Amino acid sequence: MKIAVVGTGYVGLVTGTCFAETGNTVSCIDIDEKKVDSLKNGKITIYEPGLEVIFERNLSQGRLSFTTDLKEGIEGAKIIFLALPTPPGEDGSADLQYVLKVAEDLGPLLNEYAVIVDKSTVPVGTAEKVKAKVAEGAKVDFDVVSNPEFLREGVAVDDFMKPDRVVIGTTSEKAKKLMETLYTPLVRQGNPVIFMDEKSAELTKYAANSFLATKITFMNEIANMCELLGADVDAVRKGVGTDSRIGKRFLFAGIGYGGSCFPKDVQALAKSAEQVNYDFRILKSVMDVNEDQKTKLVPRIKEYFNGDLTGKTIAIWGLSFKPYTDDIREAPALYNIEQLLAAGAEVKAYDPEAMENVRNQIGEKITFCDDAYSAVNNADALLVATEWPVFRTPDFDKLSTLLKNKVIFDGRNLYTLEEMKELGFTYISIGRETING
Ligand SMILES: NC(=O)C1=CN([C@@H]2O[C@H](COP(=O)(O)OP(=O)(O)OC[C@H]3O[C@@H](n4cnc5c(N)ncnc54)[C@H](O)[C@@H]3O)[C@@H](O)[C@H]2O)C=CC1
Ligand SMILES: O=C(O)[C@H]1O[C@H](OP(=O)(O)OP(=O)(O)OC[C@H]2O[C@@H](n3ccc(=O)[nH]c3=O)[C@H](O)[C@@H]2O)[C@H](O)[C@@H](O)[C@@H]1O
Repeated sequence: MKIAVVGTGYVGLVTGTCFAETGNTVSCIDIDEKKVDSLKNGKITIYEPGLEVIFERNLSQGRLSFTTDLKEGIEGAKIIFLALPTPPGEDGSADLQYVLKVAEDLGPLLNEYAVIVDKSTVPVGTAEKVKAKVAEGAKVDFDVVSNPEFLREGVAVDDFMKPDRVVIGTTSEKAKKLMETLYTPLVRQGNPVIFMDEKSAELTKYAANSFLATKITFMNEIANMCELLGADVDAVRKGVGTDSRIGKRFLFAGIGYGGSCFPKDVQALAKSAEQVNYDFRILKSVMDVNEDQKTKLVPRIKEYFNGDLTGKTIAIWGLSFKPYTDDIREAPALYNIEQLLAAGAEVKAYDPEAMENVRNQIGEKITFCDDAYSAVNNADALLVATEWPVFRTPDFDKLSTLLKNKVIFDGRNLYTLEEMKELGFTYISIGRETING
């Protein structure tokens, strides 16, 4: 089947590439000429494990193409995905300008029936708005479907190709059939395609992200209690996570959730609630707690240095909001950097993939190092902000020699308390006993 994907950012590129991999002819459209040029020339624009190989295969075999021309891109497409940004507007609600602009442009360009799919995360009622916009210029029949995306960065290909479920919001039988055909190769494992109405599908996406953010935040609060009560959050996590009603995943305490989605989606759902005069109290607490959690180690660092960080050098391991991505949107590391610099410290950082993005955002305010050990060389302390595998089993002898003080502030609980005690480090982590080396 011929499909089109409008917006070739993270979700658009994964969607287009994966649907090409399942035998469809996919045309991806983006207004960013530089991006389109790069993709046309076989140069992938995001770091996502496993994506490059299928991107190259489908590009070279002619199933995947890129253009800046919407008319050319949607020509003959039975399904048109909108994978456009929905960033927070000034008041925190999702900004629909990109989605509605493309909807408006699409109307007059349709010359046969097509299904237009909201793949972006959009508030309840957006399918209706998109339908109205397309209808302004359309001369042919069309349907608008909500099909939210649940992929995680870093494991996006697997999440897309073997989804736990596919949610499709539509009341049109014709659209349902086409969507079912498209997704059949991806749900062979018996995972369900769940059909529902458009509004419920739209809300499902916000409910899923907000629930996961709440789950993490709940554990972060338990971690804070553990510190006050002398309990160990890792033990508590195992204890509660083995209850199948709770589940083991997304229970890891740390320095808060970040990324391009949880922060913005929790905020957007809270805003949607406000708009219908509903006081969604849990979400307000989740946002509040996460705000504090992101930088909760900075006061501990200050305390260690008797309240004065002037002239101290802090090494940071990990800049991306989580491992296996170069995405730094709302990354806790950046908030820590900001506070450390404000307190007069210098920062030396290393990240396997995200340094270029950080450099583009904050310039040379910090020192970027070639590897993990150069970052700690002559630093006064180490702060671990992202759990990249390369940080999991460092050479602790080397660390002891390179660091001026044997002290680690660990925002991701990478090391065991036993090894830290044995090695004589001062070790401050999340929701666990402080080890005084
Ligand atoms: N990044 C992620 O992991 C996930 C994101 N989502 C949702 O998917 C949507 C897209 O997110 P990302 O892919 O991360 O965004 P992104 O910002 O990486 O990509 C959006 C792309 O749309 C393009 N664009 C903007 N206006 C356009 C227009 N008029 N015509 C054609 N292209 C245009 C931009 O140039 C950009 O390449 C958002 O609603 C997001 O919440 C959902 C699940 C996962
Ligand atoms: O809508 C989206 O964009 C996506 O948002 C998240 O995916 P993603 O942002 O890629 O990353 P996650 O793996 O969910 O991690 C988000 C944040 O939570 C943190 N986290 C995650 C899990 C955990 O146990 N503890 C924890 O602090 C991570 O470090 C990270 O900062 C969701 O998991 C996806 O299902 C969804 O499609």
